[in-house]
Amino acid sequence: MSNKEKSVHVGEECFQQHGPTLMFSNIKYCIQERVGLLCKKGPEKVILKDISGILKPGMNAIMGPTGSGKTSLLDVIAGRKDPAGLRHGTVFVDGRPVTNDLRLTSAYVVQDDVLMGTLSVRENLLFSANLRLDPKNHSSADKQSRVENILEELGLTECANTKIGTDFIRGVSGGERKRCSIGMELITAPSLLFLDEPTTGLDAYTANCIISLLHKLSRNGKTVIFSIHQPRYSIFEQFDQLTLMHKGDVVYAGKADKALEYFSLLGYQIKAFNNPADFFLDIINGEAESTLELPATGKPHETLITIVVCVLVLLELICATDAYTNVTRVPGPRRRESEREAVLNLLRTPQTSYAQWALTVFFALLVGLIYYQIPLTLPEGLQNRSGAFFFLVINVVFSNLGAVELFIKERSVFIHENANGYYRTSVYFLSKIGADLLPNRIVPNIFFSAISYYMMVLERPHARMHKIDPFKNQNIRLVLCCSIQGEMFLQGQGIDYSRWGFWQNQVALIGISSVCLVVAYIQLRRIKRWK
Ligand SMILES: Nc1ncnc2c1ncn2[C@@H]1O[C@H](COP(=O)(O)OP(=O)(O)OP(=O)(O)O)[C@@H](O)[C@H]1O
Repeated sequence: MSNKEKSVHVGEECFQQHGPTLMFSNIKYCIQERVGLLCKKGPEKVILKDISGILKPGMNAIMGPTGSGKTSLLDVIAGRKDPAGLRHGTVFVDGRPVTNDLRLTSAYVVQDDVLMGTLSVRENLLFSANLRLDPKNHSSADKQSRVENILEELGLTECANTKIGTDFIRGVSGGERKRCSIGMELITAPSLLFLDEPTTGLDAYTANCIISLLHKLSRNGKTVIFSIHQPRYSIFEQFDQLTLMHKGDVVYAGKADKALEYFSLLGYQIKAFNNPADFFLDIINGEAESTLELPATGKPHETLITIVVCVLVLLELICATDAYTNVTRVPGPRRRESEREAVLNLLRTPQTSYAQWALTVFFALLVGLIYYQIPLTLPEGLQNRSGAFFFLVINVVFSNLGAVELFIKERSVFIHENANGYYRTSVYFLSKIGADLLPNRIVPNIFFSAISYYMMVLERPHARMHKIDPFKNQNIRLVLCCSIQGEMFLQGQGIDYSRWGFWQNQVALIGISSVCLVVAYIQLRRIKRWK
C-alpha cells in the first residue's frame, strides 16, 4: 500500500498527508563555550554523543531530565540547530539525507509561543494562512475555510474571536494559546510536526488535552516528534516511540510500551502504582536500584539501530521511491502578500500608538502652557524661545528612543517566522519601518510641534507683516526688533542661519538616518536563525 493510500481522510485537507519516517545516525553535536570578558574560545562541550534512532509516523516522545539534550536533538533533526556544531552524523527523511528544505516542509512549534498578542485566535491563523499559502493555489475563501477547519479541529471555535493577549490585555488561556501555536503550523498541512516541550507551563488537564490533540493528529497519519520533561501516566500511555536521553546520550530508543520490559531485563522493577515516566527518570538519575548494571555505552540499541538505518537507506536508494515528495512543500514567501499582511498586522498594535499619541498631546499642552504666548519683548522673548526650543528638541529625541528596541522586542517572533518561511528579511524590515515610522514617529511629532507651536505663538515675523491689521503695528515693531536680536543671538551661538545652514541639518539628519537603517538591516540579516 502506498503512502498516499495509507493517508487517512477525515474531511480536512490539512490532515491528509502521511508522515515520513526520520532516521538520525551517529549524531555528534558540540558547542564552543566562550569564556572571559573578551569571549575567548573555551573548551568544546559535547551535547549529543554519537546518537542514532528512528522516528516513525505516530507519537514520538524524546524524554529525559533537564539538560539531557532533548531540545538539542529535536533541533538538530528539525534543521534548527547551527550546523557549525555538527561534528558528524546524518538525518534521513524517508531514507534521503535531509536538506535545508526540511525547515520549510515541516512544522516546528517552539516552547514559548510566538503569537501576535493583539490579534484574535482566528486572525493569527489567517495571518499564517495568508503568508504561507500560495495565492495561486489557494483563494481567499479556501484560506478562510482552512482556518475554520483548524479552529474546529483544535477546539478553538469558542475563543476564535478572543485576542491572544499581551501585557496589557488579558487574552486566551495557556492551553488555547498552545493550541493556536499548533494551529499556526498546521495551516500548511505539514506531515511532519516538531514540538519543543508542548506541555511545559500547562496544568495537568490542559497538558493532557494538548497531548491528546497531538495523538489525534498522529492517528491521522502525521509524524509527531516532541520533547517532553516528565509526563503523567495518561500522557505517557499515548506515546508510540520513546527516546530516553541522559547527558547527550540515548539510553533507550524503541517502542514506548516495551520500555518497562527492557528495563526490567536490566534488573529494574517498577513499584506498584508508580508512573513509568517517573520510573525511567529515576533510573536515569541513578535513584532506582538494580541488581544488574546499565550497558557501559548507555546505548543498548545502537548497533541494531545503525544496522536498521543502513538497511533502510539502502532499500530507499534501490527502490528510489518518491516518498519524500509526500512531505508537503510549503510555498516560498510571496513578497507582495507578505508585505500587505505584515503592514496590516503591525499596524494593529494600537495600544502602544494610543499611549504615545496621548503622551504627545499631554506634553505638547504642557510645554505650550509653560511657554504660552511667548512675549516679543527682550530679554524674556529670547530666553523663553531658547528654553522652548530646547524642550522641543529634547522631546523629539526622547520620544523616538523607543525606535531603538523596534527589532529587539520582536526578535524571537522574527526568527521563528522567518525560519518558518513566513516572509523574507527585507519584507519584514520594510513593513516594520513603514508601520512604525508613520504612526509612532511622524504623526506624534507633527501633533507635538503643531500644538506647541501655536500655543507659544512661534510665528515667523514676515508671516505677521503680511497681515494688514493696524492693531498689530506694535507687534510688528517688536517682531522686527526681536528678529534682529534673534539673528545676533544665532551669530553669537555660531549657528549658520542661512538657507543652506537650515538645509545642511536636514541633509545630515537624512544621512544619519539612512546609515542607521542600513546598519539595522544588515544586523537583521546577520541574526542567527539557529538555536
Ligand atoms: N547554544 C548553546 N550554548 C550553550 N550551551 C548549550 C547550547 N545548547 C545547548 N546547550 C547545553 O546543552 C545541554 C543540553 O541542552 P538542551 O536544551 O538540549 O537540554 P534539554 O534536555 O532540552 O533541557 P531542558 O529540559 O532543561 O530544556 C545543556 O547542558 C545546555 O546547557
